[in-house]
Order: sequence, then C-alpha cells, then structure tokens
Amino acid sequence: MTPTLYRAAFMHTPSSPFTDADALHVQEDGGLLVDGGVITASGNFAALRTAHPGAQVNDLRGGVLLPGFIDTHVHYPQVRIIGGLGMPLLDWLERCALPEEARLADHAYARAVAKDFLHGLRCNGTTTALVFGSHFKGAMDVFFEEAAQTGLRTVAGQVVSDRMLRPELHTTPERAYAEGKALIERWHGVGRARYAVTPRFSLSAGEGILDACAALMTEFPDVHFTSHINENVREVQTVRELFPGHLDYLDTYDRAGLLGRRSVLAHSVHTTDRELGQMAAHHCTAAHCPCSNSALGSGLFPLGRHLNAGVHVSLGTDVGGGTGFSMLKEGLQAYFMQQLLGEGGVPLSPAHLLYLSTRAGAEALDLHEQIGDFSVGKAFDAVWLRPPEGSTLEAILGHAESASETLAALYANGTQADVAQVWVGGDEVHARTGFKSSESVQKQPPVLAS
Ligand SMILES: Nc1nc2[nH]cnc2c(=O)[nH]1
Ligand SMILES: [Zn+2]
Repeated sequence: MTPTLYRAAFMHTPSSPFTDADALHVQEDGGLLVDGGVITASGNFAALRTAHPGAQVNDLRGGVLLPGFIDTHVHYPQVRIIGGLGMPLLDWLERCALPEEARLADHAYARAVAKDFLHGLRCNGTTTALVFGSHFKGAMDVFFEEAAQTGLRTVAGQVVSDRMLRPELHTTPERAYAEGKALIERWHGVGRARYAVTPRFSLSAGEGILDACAALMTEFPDVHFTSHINENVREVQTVRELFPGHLDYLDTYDRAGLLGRRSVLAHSVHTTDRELGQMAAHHCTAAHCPCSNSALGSGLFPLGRHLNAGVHVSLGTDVGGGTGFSMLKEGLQAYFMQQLLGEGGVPLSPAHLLYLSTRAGAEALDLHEQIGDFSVGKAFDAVWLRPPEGSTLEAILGHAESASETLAALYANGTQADVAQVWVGGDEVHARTGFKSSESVQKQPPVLAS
C-alpha cells in the first residue's frame, strides 16, 4: 500500500518533562510518514515530501495533531452513571455505581453499555485505555468483541470481589481464577486487546481472591494488573480493619505478589511514605484521577511526593466517578489541583499535561516501545484537534504565539467538540462529521504560525 504523509502542526513528548526540560517536541509544518500503520519518518513536511514524492498526502493543517490519549483508569460499566455528585466514595458506590454494574448481568444491556463506553473513548481522542471491566464474564466477552469492532487498544479485565458489594457481584476464588483464565486465553494479545487482572479493591477482595489473581499472573506473566488504592479515608480505615496483619493498603497487594512493572494503582491520594517507597521499588504506576478525586471529594493527589519517591504517575478519567472521557479536561484538572496545593503542589506546564495524557500512560502499560509519541517506529495513534469554525478555541489558537500557548489553550478550552479525527495504528477510528479522510479537507494555514 502507498505510504501516507500526514501534514500537520504536531507536538509530542518522547521523554518526560519531569526529568527532561526539552521533552516537548514541536513541528509547526510537520510531516509524519506512515506505512502499514507505523511511523517510518518524522520531521519537517517539505523535507519529507521531497524525500518521499510517491507518498499520498493527508493535509491536516488548520489544527494540531497529538499522540492519541491514553486513559489509564476508566470503568466500562459506569458510562451511563457519570455525574452522580455529592457523595463520598463508599456511598457513591452503593447508590450509583453498584446498582448499574449489577445490570450488566444481562448481555444485551452489557453490549449497549460497551458501545456507549467505547464511543465515549474514541470521540474524545482516547486511543488506548486501561479498562476496569464488569464483574460478569459474559459482559467481558461482549466488551472485547465490541472493542475489536472499534479498533481501539484496550487493556481490560473482569473485576473480581467476594465481599461487601452486592451478592450478585460476588464470586469465589475458584471462579475468579477459572473465568480469568478463560478470558486471558480467549482475548489477551488478540488484535489490539490485552488483559488486566483486576480485583476491585482490597475492601471487597479477600485474601483468597487476591491469591487467585496472583495465580493468574504467575501463569500468564505478561498480563497487566490494576486495582484501586488509598482513595478515600473511610476506605483506607476499613481496609486496615479487614487486614489487621498487614502493614498498610499496599501491603495487601504486595504480599499477594501482585505488584510489578505492569501494575497500575488508581488514585493513591492517601498513600504513606512507606507505600510510596515500595511502589517505586516494584516499578508500579499511580493513575491520578483528578476529576474523580474532586467529584467524590477524595482529596488532593500528592504528586510531588510520588515523584520524589520515584513513583511513575499517569492519568485516568475514572469514569463514572470521574466526570467524562476527556483527557484534556483531566489534564486541566490535574493542573488545577497542583495549583490548589500552593507551595506543596507541582507546577505543571502544558508539556507536562501532554506527557501525562499520552506517553506516561504508554509507560504505565509497558507499551512505550509501540505507542505514546510520534517517534519513528511507533504506531500512528493520533488525535487531530481542530476547533469548529467560529468557536472560541479557534479564535484563541489563531492568536497563540508559541507552541506552549497553543497547548495550554487546548487543555484549558478543548472538548470532545474539537476532536476532528482519530487514528489507531493508521486506521481511522473516529471522524467528526465532515472530516472523513476520504473527503477533501478544507485547506487552512497552520495554527502554529511561525
Ligand atoms: N472511584 C472509584 N473507586 C472505587 N473503588 C472501588 N471501586 C471503585 C469505583 O468504581 N470507582
Ligand atoms: Zn476507579
């Protein structure tokens, strides 16, 4: 097939702005040559055009092209209950989340929810997600089937628990192991799907369930692990009471043998220094979910303490405790919360926000050799942000004087309405009306005027 040369103003962070002052890479009139879904050359458009005269040009000027967003904590069964405000975590679970999760016992209902959920991801420019699944195996088969239809990259797992939720959401260690094994064998590594072993949290998963999870991870060492940790003070206190012989919340996962390079722990708001030290030693990731932490009043994420301890941090929307699928909004809320911490906060630049919503997620999932930025050899996973004509964001971008200003404006103002087109591995997975790649795109000067 003829390679495609994408012409766009693009930005990406091939390294971390937390450790590299020059992490933000910008091409104002850039070119990305894509062959077989993989970026084979990257640089200035004119130079690439000369070097590759036979390539088919896809002109994406008039917007900004970013690597596809990577959401590292989002719940599939909760898409239809986004917006339950005014409750702390445990009340919200009981009143909003769990009744809806019980409805996914019905496969037809689960399929409709999966479609809504996957649509929410892709129309917000999210190309990869670490997905907290359903308690029901059937609803997970349905989810993976639907995800394969969309072309998105998903790392997802059946959620397992054996106490303190609702009886219909409880399983046994034997069933958790058997159903997890069947799902891994059917879906892990098939197309763009991967599997994550997913106990809901230690509050609802006794030692037998955690051991069943560990057995799966021993048998299938390249699967992922995800759960919640230290989100809410009442939750932390209850876990302490349920595991009197353990040092702390992290120790409940650690002693079961669940922590490693591919472990992503969501929230981590009330984490102790001992736990941070152990998370760093195990190379775990903390998935920061700032909109959810705000909506449920869980607390202000201590980003500086995580970074100082050497804990990797990524970003998650935590739909439906969170307030929607937009990783732009999540980045902005992460910025707000560090601002609110005053001197204890980490000042986040636009480059940090881009890194947290793209490359940091790829690192969390150990997929950074394949996705997360626009380096040569990476899959072409991308989101083209192009504000609608007449929008405020269009006016702001037209007057931005630097790449950093443009990026800040995108995070401060961008919404789903600005997502014009989305690709995974070079395949178009979403196009706003009027922006199909088969249709001719209106030619406009680059937003990043030099
Ligand atoms: N935010 C959030 N925290 C949890 N802890 C256990 N389950 C959940 C959930 O569904 N959402
Ligand atoms: Zn969650």
